[in-house]
Amino acid sequence: MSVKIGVIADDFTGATDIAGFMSEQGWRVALLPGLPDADRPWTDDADAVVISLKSRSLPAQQATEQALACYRWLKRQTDARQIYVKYCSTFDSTPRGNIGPVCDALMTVSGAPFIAHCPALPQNGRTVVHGHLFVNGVLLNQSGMENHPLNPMQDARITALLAPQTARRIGGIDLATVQRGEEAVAQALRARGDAQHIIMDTLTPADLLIIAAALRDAPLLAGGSGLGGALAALTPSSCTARHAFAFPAQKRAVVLSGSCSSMTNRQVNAYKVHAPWQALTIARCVNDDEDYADTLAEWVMAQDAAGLAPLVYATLPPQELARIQQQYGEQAASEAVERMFARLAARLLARGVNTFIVAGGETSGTVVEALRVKRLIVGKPIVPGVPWVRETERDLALALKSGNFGDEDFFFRAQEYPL
Ligand SMILES: Nc1ncnc2c1ncn2[C@@H]1O[C@H](COP(=O)(O)OP(=O)(O)OP(=O)(O)O)[C@@H](O)[C@H]1O
Ligand SMILES: O=C(O)[C@@H](O)C(=O)CO
Repeated sequence: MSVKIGVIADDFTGATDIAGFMSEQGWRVALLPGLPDADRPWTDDADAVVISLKSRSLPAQQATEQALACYRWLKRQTDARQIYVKYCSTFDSTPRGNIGPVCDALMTVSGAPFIAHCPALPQNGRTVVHGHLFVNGVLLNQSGMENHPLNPMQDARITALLAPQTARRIGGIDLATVQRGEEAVAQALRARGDAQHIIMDTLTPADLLIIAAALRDAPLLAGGSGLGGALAALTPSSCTARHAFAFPAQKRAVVLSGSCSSMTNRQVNAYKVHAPWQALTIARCVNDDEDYADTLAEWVMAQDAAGLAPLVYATLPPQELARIQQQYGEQAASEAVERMFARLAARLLARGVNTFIVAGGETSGTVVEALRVKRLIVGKPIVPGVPWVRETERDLALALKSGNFGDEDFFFRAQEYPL
């Protein structure tokens, strides 16, 4: 049975995000952290296979090589009908960006005549109108994303963000056309001329369903998780078995927050009022202090296992983050923080922590790699775009939260453990 969609996600929270939306539509989704071995055979039944990379901030050539390797694996091992490039609903990419090069390379290898881009996720306030990306009604570059530690977003026009990343022509389908329905979108796609990157305006979940219907046979797609969920809503699952999701019987949980988004700052502040917490000392991270991870792990394990999970965070508001970045350099600081989270996660796993609630895509990637997570299955969502996931081989549950997802009470909500 061939897989309907093979997803190549540029970060781990993005992967669980799209897997969650598809799974909510009844699809059986397999989530693979990292590029599978070239000859690893695919023997399972799934409607979608989602591969999570950690490629969002990589130079274009490296990101493209990884995406092509995923493409080849997906085509060879799963015969996926459609390939979906999952990037962020806020179109996060570095100034030299890799979204354009990745999509161009996949168009070349697949022979797809165009790639439709649908970053919108109206369920989480991300919409696209006249090619401008909004977050909760505010232009992207005024939404707080202009302060992102790795990829500050200085423009809200998707064409302007994509143009420096591709030599191919960029076109768009406006909202009025989308809202006229599937046939109008299909007609606009046929009339696209020589444009090969097509930006889809999208305001509501109903628009996503129209776009999905018009693109149901497109071999190559790109965007956020919204379109993935809409594609799943159009076609019932063809898998007979369901994944059985369960939490560890004896939960030992920790919250690790490495996102500096405005929402994560609010979530950390709200959680600190009631839960035990430790803020990372960045100097100790930058100095690569080996003992520090042990100290932090001991502190986590000393907290009451029956209470709210202890929080370790690097999350900072924009001005403080800017000061740290000036002091140590952007890349050095973020690498040092990620390295510390990786060490801490590995030590906590060794000491019996089995439930990890993590904020931030890069941070989640680091943690998942450090835990050497193999294959994941998808459970219920905590909030839209953040499902629980479980490693099939070990008693390990993970909630990987995208920077700006969830409300202020997210870390509390996560610990209600929906069944
Ligand atoms: N105090 C800090 N000083 C310097 N860098 C930091 C600090 N705190 C976090 N970082 C770095 O900022 C980056 C945050 O990226 P991450 O992807 O984890 O969060 P995010 O971008 O908000 O989430 P998402 O990608 O899911 O939207 C990480 O590389 C992290 O290590
Ligand atoms: O699309 C989103 O907003 C998220 O899945 C994400 O990619 C955050 O890193």
